Amino acid sequence: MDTVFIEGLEVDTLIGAYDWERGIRQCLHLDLALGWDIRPAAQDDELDKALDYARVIARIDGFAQASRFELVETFAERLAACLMEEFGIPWMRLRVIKPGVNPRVRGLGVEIERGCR
Ligand SMILES: Nc1nc2c(c(=O)[nH]1)N=C([C@H](O)[C@@H](O)CO)CN2
Repeated sequence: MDTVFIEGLEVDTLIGAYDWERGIRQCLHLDLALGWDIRPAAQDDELDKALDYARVIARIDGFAQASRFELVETFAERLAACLMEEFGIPWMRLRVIKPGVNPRVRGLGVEIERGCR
């Protein structure tokens, strides 16, 4: 299966399990690999047949704007379900990184893989 990928996307959202996090917005970094057969789009050189990464990013921004989860796990799970359903993506891998949480690490987070390749 081919993939369309988006690396290092920064999104702004309300996320966190602690009281002090419920009143601020924080940045998450996302890496996505989205399963897609790119051959029809490549054959006809036609955006309508491609998984349009600009539309995917716009949807992710809308999702992050509206979400208020405590855990990065929940953010990852719900975002993956949303993208797979709305864009007809059969398989995807999503890494959600919360930077700056601990000065001794660059980032913490989760990586999930959903669907069938
Ligand atoms: N597995 C997780 N552990 C923790 C999370 C999380 O989302 N998943 N979140 C926190 C806090 O919100 C922390 O990031 C605040 O700095 C702690 N552990």
